[in-house]
Amino acid sequence: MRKPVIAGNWKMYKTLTEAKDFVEQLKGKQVDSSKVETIICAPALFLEQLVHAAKDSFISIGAQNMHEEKEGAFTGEVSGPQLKDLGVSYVVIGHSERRQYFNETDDSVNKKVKAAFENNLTPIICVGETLEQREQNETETIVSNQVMAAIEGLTEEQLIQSIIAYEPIWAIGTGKTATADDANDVCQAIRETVLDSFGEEVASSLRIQYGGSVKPENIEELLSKEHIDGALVGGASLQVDSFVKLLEAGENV
Ligand SMILES: O=C(CO)COP(=O)(O)O
Repeated sequence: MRKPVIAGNWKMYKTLTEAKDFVEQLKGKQVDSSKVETIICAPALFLEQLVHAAKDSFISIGAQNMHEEKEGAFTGEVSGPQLKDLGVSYVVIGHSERRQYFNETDDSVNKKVKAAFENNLTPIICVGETLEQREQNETETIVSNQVMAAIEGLTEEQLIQSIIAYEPIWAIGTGKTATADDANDVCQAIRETVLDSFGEEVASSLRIQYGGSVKPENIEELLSKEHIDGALVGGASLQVDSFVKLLEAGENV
């Protein structure tokens, strides 16, 4: 069975003081890491201190982006070796906000995914369609193409380790969630895409999260679906109480 993975994506929220306080409070909660994997993807500024705060706990720390080059004259960017050196374990790659506001493309996403593996970072690879694409019934084609582009050139072992997050853009931060059945259908299409190219073992091991207005009220139904193995959560990951409820739902799958 695939272990559920619940990841908070804090985006550009929280100060360092608030972030450390959150991790200290969360550490005090009883969460069974054999049943659910817990990740917090925080602003790059806080990663070092959060890795330290989360040491020897059930919490893993992730970044929200990285540059594909290992070093160079890229003002304001953060590299894989820099993240790895801080003790970061995960990195979100290709979030729709980065595709939309920072010109990330399928090609740059693929380069970043490969750079993540070169630095022993596990990528959380984000894909998802716009409302217009959904209304034109293009969702599965768009999402499958994004997945194929992102994972091009990966080994089977790398893909098994990867996490894919299906986040319909129209559901992010809007309060609109895809129905659990719709989300499951797209996650199934992603798994079938992987099956066609990489075979049964990889496809059945790959963990696929849903993201987009996930909250304590809807997570149980989402996680009850066959192809949804966790959630990538924005708003509801910012408060300890609601995040813990999401983790509890993960433990109880
Ligand atoms: O973008 C998201 C997580 O990466 C989803 O954000 P919300 O949970 O706030 O809709």
